[in-house]
Amino acid sequence: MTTKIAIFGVGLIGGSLALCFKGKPGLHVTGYTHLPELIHTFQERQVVDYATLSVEEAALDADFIFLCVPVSLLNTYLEQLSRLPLKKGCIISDVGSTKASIIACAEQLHFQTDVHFIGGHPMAGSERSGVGAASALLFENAYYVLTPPAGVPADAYDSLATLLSQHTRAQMVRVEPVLHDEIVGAISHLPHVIAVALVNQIREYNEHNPLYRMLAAGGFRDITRIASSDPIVWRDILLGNRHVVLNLLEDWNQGVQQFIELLQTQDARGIEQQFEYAGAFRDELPERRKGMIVNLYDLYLDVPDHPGIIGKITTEIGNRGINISNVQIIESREDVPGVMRLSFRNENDMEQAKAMLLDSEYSVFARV
Ligand SMILES: NC(=O)c1ccc[n+]([C@@H]2O[C@H](COP(=O)([O-])OP(=O)(O)OC[C@H]3O[C@@H](n4cnc5c(N)ncnc54)[C@H](O)[C@@H]3O)[C@@H](O)[C@H]2O)c1
Ligand SMILES: O=C(O)C(=O)C[C@]1(C(=O)O)C=C[C@@H](O)C=C1
Repeated sequence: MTTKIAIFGVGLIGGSLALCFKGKPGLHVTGYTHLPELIHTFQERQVVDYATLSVEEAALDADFIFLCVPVSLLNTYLEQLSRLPLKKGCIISDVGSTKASIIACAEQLHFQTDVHFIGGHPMAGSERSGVGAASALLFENAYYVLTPPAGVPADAYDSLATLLSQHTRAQMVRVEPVLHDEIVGAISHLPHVIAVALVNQIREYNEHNPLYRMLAAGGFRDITRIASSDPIVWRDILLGNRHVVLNLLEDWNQGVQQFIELLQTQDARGIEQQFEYAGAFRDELPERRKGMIVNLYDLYLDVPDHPGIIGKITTEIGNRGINISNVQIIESREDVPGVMRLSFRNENDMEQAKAMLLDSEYSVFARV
């Protein structure tokens, strides 16, 4: 029997979900888009099995429907779906970065008997957007929040959680919607506001002197990557969670004020302490690819800046039958050697790769 999955909004997150499901035995993925020009792109990228401009065609036959559109559109699509004669047992979910509003909406709606909505939010993403940025690996080892409204039966929750954990390889975690918005406001929405405000501050200085942009190095890049995120997606998230974000910005102002006072009073020990507290907390953060599910074993190596070097190293390791689970370049500056992180699923693979690389005179160190 085929499980039919419909994805509404095949962009970064919808496209990544589609790629997690597509091609798996017993699964069929339909993509809905409101833009005729995207049908061709989906086919070209082979991201879905079938693409349609019709809500009904995508939804009526689906066992699972994922709403992956900007958050201001979620309620409208959910209302539209609640009026359709969906298949018995159909589970609707979403991927929106805010949860309180969509859950409140779902609790007001009357779905057909045995059709359920369960909120969802994968805690993984990117500053890039659109189907071109989608990846089947995006959610691997990330947390995936599920927020079921009151009254959702356990078997509906379980079947969504099983489908998602099996195919995305993310770890499901159940969180109350209001608490979700408070926490995600702090660890995701506030940082996006700060990154954008910081970049805009420097952008204005740069208008008077282009040396600002020229000299901006690793520190500025590290803290501002997310300032390049999609304006429409983030407009919606911030407006949707504005009460939470406004409170957080007040706390942020207090933190800024504290630094102003430390500098005004030349409180050297106070400044040191701020870095000590922050460093201790940050160093305890779980590394994204070293989540709770599988332990990853990482090798770090300095890579010289010449074309094809990444392909050369990974091919050499692959030719020895050693599996690499992730590759990341930790960029420092554009014109100097970077650091390459190679992740392995077990110690044996890591040790074999390390021995091989040391033989090839690369500078390598390991972290487990
Ligand atoms: N970007 C992230 O890092 C991230 C992470 C987790 C969750 N999310 C959430 O995922 C959702 C999608 O974000 P994204 O980053 O994939 O954005 P995206 O811009 O890459 O994708 C959005 C998709 O929605 C479609 N869309 C826009 N208007 C539409 C309409 N009127 N009808 C139908 N489709 C429409 C677009 O064509 C696009 O395919 C948002 O709700 C966002 O809050 C984003
Ligand atoms: O890594 C990024 O670029 C992200 O912005 C991902 C991120 C986050 O802030 O952590 C962004 C929005 C989400 O809803 C979940 C994850």
